[in-house]
Formats: sequence, C-alpha cells, structure tokens
Amino acid sequence: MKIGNSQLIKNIDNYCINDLDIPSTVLMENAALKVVKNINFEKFNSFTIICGTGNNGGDALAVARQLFSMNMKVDIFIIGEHSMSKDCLINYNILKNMGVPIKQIVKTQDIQLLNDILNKNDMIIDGIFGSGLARNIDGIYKEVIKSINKSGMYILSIDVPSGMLCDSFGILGSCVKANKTVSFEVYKKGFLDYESDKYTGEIVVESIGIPEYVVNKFHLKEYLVQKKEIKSIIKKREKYSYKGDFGRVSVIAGSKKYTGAAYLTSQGAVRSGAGLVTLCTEKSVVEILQSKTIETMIMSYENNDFKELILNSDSIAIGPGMGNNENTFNIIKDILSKDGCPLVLDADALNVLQHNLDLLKNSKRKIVITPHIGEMGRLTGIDSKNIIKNRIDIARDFSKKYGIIVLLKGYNTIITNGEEVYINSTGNSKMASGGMGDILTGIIASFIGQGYEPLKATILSAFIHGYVGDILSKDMFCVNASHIVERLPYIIENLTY
Ligand SMILES: NC(=O)C1=CN([C@@H]2O[C@H](COP(=O)(O)OP(=O)(O)OC[C@H]3O[C@@H](n4cnc5c(N)ncnc54)[C@H](OP(=O)(O)O)[C@@H]3O)[C@@H](O)[C@H]2O)[C@@H](O)CC1
Ligand SMILES: Nc1ncnc2c1ncn2[C@@H]1O[C@H](COP(=O)(O)OP(=O)(O)O)[C@@H](O)[C@H]1O
Ligand SMILES: [K+]
Repeated sequence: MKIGNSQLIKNIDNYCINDLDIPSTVLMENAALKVVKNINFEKFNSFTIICGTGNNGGDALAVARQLFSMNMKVDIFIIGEHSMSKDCLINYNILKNMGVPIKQIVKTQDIQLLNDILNKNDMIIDGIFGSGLARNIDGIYKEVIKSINKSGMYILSIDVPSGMLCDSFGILGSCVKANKTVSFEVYKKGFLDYESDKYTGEIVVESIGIPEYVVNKFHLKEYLVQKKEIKSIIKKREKYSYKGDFGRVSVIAGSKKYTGAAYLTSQGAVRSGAGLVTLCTEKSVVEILQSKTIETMIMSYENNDFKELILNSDSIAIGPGMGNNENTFNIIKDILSKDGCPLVLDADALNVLQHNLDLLKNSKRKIVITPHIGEMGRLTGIDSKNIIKNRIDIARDFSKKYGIIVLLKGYNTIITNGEEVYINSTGNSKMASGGMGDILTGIIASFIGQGYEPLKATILSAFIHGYVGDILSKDMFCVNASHIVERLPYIIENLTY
C-alpha cells in the first residue's frame, strides 16, 4: 500500500482538478461514499457529525447528506466561525436547501448543546481537520475535541483523526481518539509512528477515484507491506523441484560465548525452506552445535573446505554471535572483496565494519544489512533518538550511499534499496527477546538462496518473521526465538494460498 504525506495529497488534488478537470466535488462525494461504505449499519443508525470549515468538513457534510438520504438520524455541528472552503460551502448549502438543520459551535457555552447530543447517537463522525491542519489547535476546537474524547462513544475519523499531522507523527495541541479512521488514497506517513494507533484506531485506506498513474506521478515510492503484497511475491513449490532448486545457504556465525546465535540463524534458514544449509563456526564449538542440529551441516571456518563452500554458496548469512574482533573482520573483509553470491550481514558483521564502510561500498556482491537501531547508530554515528525519529530517511540515505539493501529492525521495520522504501506491518513487542533477529537473518539468506531477488527476499522475510510472531503472540505473553523457528514452515505454507 502506498504511503504519502500532505504535499503528495496537494499535488494529486491539483493535478486532478487543474489538469484533468475532475471537479473537486466529485472527489469529495467519492470520499463521502467511501466513509459511508465503512459504517456497520447493523450496529450504528444515529450519527453526530462534527465538521470543520475546510474540505475535511466538506467531506463530513457530504457524509451527513448521504446518511440523511438513507433515513438515518443525523445531528450536524459546524465548529468555529472561519469562512468555509468552496466545496464545504457547496455541501453546506445543499443540506440547507434540503432543510436539514445544522448547529454551529462557536463559544464555550455552545458546547453544552453538543454534549447533550453526543451520548444520544450511536456514532460520532469526526470531520474537523484533515490533511490541511496547519497550526496548533486551541480555543473552541480544543474544547470540542475534549468533549468528543470524553464521550466514550464510537468515533470514526475522516481521513485523519483531527489534530494529527499527516507528514510525520505529531499531535498539534489536541487530537481526536478514533476507533476507526477512513483515510483516502494513501496511508498517511504520520500513521507510522509507535504512538499513532492510540489516535487512529483501525485504519482503512480507500481509493476515491484518482487514477493510479496520477498517484504514481507524485508518489515517493514509499510502501506499507501487507499480506496482499506478500501473497503476490511468495511462490508455491513446483512438483518436480529438488533440493538443489532451493539453494545452498551458508551461515557464518557463533563463537564460544554465542552458540545459540549460530543455531538460530541456521534454523531460520532450514525452517524457511533452504535446500542445503551449512553452518560455519569457530572450531571450538563445532561439536556442541553438531549435537544440537540434524539438518544442518557444520564445519569450522578454519577448515580447508571453507573457501570452496563460500564459492559454491547461493547466499551467505554472516555475523550473529561471531564476536566483534579481528578474526571476524578478516573473514568478512575477505568475502566482501571477492565477487560472488549475495550476502546478508548482521550483528558482529556490522560491528566490525563500523570504521571500514568502504568495504561495503566497493564490494561487487549484492548485500543486505540488517541492523537494529543500536547497530545503525554505530554504523552512521547518529544517536538512537534521531535514528528512531528519521528512520526512513536515514535508512534510505545509507542504502543509497553504499549501494546496499538496508533492513532497519524494530517497530515498523524498514527495508530500502535507496530508491524504494518498504515499511513492514507485522511484528510486535512480545518478540523483543534475544535471538529473534538471528532467525530473520537466516530467513533472508534462505529466500535469496531459493531464488528470490534480494530486495523481494528481504521484504518477504521481514513480513513472515513478524507475521509468525503476531500469530503466536495472540496466545502467548512473550514469543521466543525457538517458538518462531517451530512455527515458521506451517505459517509460510498458509501464505502461499
Ligand atoms: N485529494 C484528496 O485526497 C481529497 C481530500 N479531501 C479532503 O480534504 C481534506 C483536506 O482539506 P483542506 O486542505 O481544506 O484542509 P482541512 O483539513 O479541512 O483543514 C483546513 C481548514 O482548517 C483550518 N485550520 C487549520 N489548522 C487549524 C487550527 N489549528 N485551528 C483552526 N483552524 C485551523 C484552515 O484555516 P486556514 O489555515 O485556511 O486559516 C482551513 O479552514 C482531506 O483531509 C480530505 O478529508 C476530499 O475532499 C477529497 C479530495
Ligand atoms: N516492538 C516491536 N515491534 C515489532 N517488531 C519487533 C519489536 N521489537 C522487536 N521486534 C523484532 O524482533 C527482532 C529483534 O531483533 P534484534 O534486535 O536483532 O534481536 P537479537 O539481536 O536479540 O536477535 C527484529 O526483527 C525486530 O524487528
Ligand atoms: K478528521
């Protein structure tokens, strides 16, 4: 699903109206009809409709007319004395001509009028501000929003909960706390934040009749990845396939202190369908790991066969639990400096490259890096707070600068190749536990090994990894890495239908 900000909305709007001659009231009517489509009339039959004076208010007035025409009970309020936008006024006049009463809330004393009604109707429809919110909310607007939120009634916000910014997450003084937000054309960038669902409730994005090529003309190639997109990427297995079709995946991971990281990375690859997985690790832990796994071949990277294995791999995952030391650096430097299959670099593979980023830039291989916020901070020298705030831009810039795919982990994991940005919609805080990222690294290498193009493999892996966590977390207080490993193949199978 496409993500966009208020500038994108303005550009699309202007193009439709000025270049295509689509009357703006047509778009407004489409918007209103899509809001009505999202109302469950088995539960809701009476509506308090609260309108601003811009086009968001215009949408709300058109919704009111549609509901009135369906013989629903509507109580309509306009907030403030600001002059109405052209299309808001058109819809206001139609309602007046139809004899539908509209009350105005201007002063504090008028609020009582609204409070008396709020609890009598089944639903509040919030059309005070949309993408045109420009400054801090105060005065009567703030008081009305307070009343709406205090009412405890079901609230549906049109386009954006009034008070929330579209461009990046922010509340301008006060904000409606909706149960559902019916937004138009694009998923607003402001919805991506950790805190935003407290205000948006469930988000539905509806098309309002703007041709796709018009959206594409202005869109910055930022997407939210959902199940629908994943189902179109993931392929069923052909009847005649054999293990050689699903890739030789090598995992270079682990050390005396971190055998678990090596185990989990390799299991991520095995359980997501890699044909043949070889785990290369420190000599001293080969035996321990051999006793733990069945499907994975295990060797030491000090072995003579190691170089040949690297040459014959279809993808390589490197880093988890290797230790931030010279030995790790030398292995990675050697692999980066030779041409060959794609690499997935995580954890210590990233830590040792901190001051040697040119190795990334100069490598001829396709590279995916999978830092969490802390690792990204070390790679870029930017503090964690700023990374969290500007995750999209920082990940995209880094990706572009070094010519690699970046997967920045955390809430709403970001995946970018420097041009396109994909935001993952799955995963949750119950997954915040040791070893979780190691599995993801193994899954990415596995899908690359199975022949998926690296960007697609990374998008697919992030979604699946979080999706398994989401399903498990319905019944579990916390989800551990071994639970994910166990459920992986079953849930991937479900996604292929
Ligand atoms: N192309 C599309 O996708 C389509 C979009 N559509 C809809 O249009 C919506 C955007 O409409 P919009 O641009 O008119 O802005 P909107 O949010 O109604 O607010 C502007 C008004 O609020 C005022 N105002 C601002 N801040 C304020 C404050 N703090 N306190 C007080 N007042 C404040 C501002 O005043 P001004 O700054 O002009 O003085 C102005 O009067 C969009 O969200 C969607 O619902 C559909 O119709 C179909 C096509
Ligand atoms: N709050 C959260 N929401 C969504 N996903 C999360 C959340 N917390 C952790 N995760 C996921 O769990 C994994 C943790 O990875 P990482 O930090 O590398 O852990 P480790 O180093 O222990 O393996 C990442 O894939 C991350 O996206
Ligand atoms: K709104």
